[in-house]
Amino acid sequence: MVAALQKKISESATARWIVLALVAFTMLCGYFITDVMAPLKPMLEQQMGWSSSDYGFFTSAYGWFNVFLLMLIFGGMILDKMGVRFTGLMSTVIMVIGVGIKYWAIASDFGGASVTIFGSVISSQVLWAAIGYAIFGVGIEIAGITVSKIIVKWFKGKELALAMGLEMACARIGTALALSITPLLAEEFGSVSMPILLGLLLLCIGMISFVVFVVMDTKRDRELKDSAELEEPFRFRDIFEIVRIKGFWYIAILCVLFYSAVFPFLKYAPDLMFNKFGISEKLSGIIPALLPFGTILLTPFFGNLYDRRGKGATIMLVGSFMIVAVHLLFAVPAFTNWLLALVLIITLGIAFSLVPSAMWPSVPKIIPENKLGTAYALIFWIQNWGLMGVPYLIGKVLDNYCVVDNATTVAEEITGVVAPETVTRVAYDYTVPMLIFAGLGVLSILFAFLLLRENKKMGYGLQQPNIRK
Ligand SMILES: NCCCC[C@H](NC(=O)[C@@H](N)CCCCN)C(=O)O
Repeated sequence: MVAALQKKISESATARWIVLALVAFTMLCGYFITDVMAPLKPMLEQQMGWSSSDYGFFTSAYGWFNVFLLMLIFGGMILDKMGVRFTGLMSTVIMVIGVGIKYWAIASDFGGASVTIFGSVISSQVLWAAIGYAIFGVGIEIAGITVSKIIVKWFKGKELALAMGLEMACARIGTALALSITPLLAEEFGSVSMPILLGLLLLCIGMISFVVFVVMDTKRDRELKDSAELEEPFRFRDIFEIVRIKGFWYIAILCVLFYSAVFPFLKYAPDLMFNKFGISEKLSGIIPALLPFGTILLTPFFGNLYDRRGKGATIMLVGSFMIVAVHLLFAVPAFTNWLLALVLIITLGIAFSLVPSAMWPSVPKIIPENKLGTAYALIFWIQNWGLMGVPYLIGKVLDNYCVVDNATTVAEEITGVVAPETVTRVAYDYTVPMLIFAGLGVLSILFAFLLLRENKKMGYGLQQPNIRK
């Protein structure tokens, strides 16, 4: 291994897989923090006096600065101007600062202090935790586009989709770990803030991992100094050139539609399991949690398939069809067997491996490399609107159109047994929300078709393998 590294880092396969491991580990740490609070909702309510609205306010903070302050767009421009090393280090520092503020807010006693924002009273603790999370959101999203560009830089013409699939698989391990071990840690240490501190430590290790990458990447660039492989510098007018490309819009819109039918769905999936399939509240997260676990193996698998066989646009189309079928079956009121829910979540996991494994490695086939950072940033920015807006819309629809008169009625109808918690909470009919998710899927099919057609017209090579022989 050392001999391979000493030879020529730009030509060494070992070196590029080490680079992938280093940056994928940084992303694993970031995704762990992203989801670390999700399983702590009941503890935040019981121990810190948070309400569901407080939790919703905090969760939505992830996208605030990215969407409204255009931080993602600026991040993309910085990435193309300053390069992957500077931007990656900057984004990890931003993440550490954000998590530090969040940890401080959760671990501190604010003595019940509150502030009034736009007429709503918000506890100071919730506000500071949300500000920390919003700063972290800027860091992790900019890190996401940076890592995508790093993978393109090191793997172009080689195992690009497999590398991206493996990176996403590592990120999903972070999500899966957060969902599974966080409640255990919090209970073991008797503290809600403890898992966040662990995440902060993990992130510091992730930062060191990125520093090692910086050393390797500097060496590679020195080797390629006089070669044509070095990137052209970014110019501001590149942004206008990107938004003039039809293929860019098709893939960006497909991205926001498809991801809005998955991530926001997952936020409501445990509640769906409870209300429609009669699974108790305590166990309602188990079936949805299978989704990130499933994608850990399948995303690199489909990535590898795309690298060797091509058919990227077809893969995205198939994934979009599958998501429509899953959401439509979830919407049928008569289908209430938990085994069907299990099969549908597994199918959704396959769809959620298919589309990302082909989507992200397809972007460099449409956009030139020196504009990639900005292009990924624009796609993430458009996607963040959906990730913020769709959960809000579904919440409103549930409250206004889907409340079932009596909580016990639904549970009794489905299971014949009334679980103790059904008596104390509102029950929902999920038919309309599931039709909304299916509608997003139908629009995804449309844009996947448009992308396929545009690919034929423009010859992007989305149906060609990524590995050049
Ligand atoms: N190299 C691929 C990068 C994209 C991975 C993609 N991430 C996103 O789309 C993020 N903007 C949002 C992540 C939200 C996490 N809860 C992914 O599939 O994770």
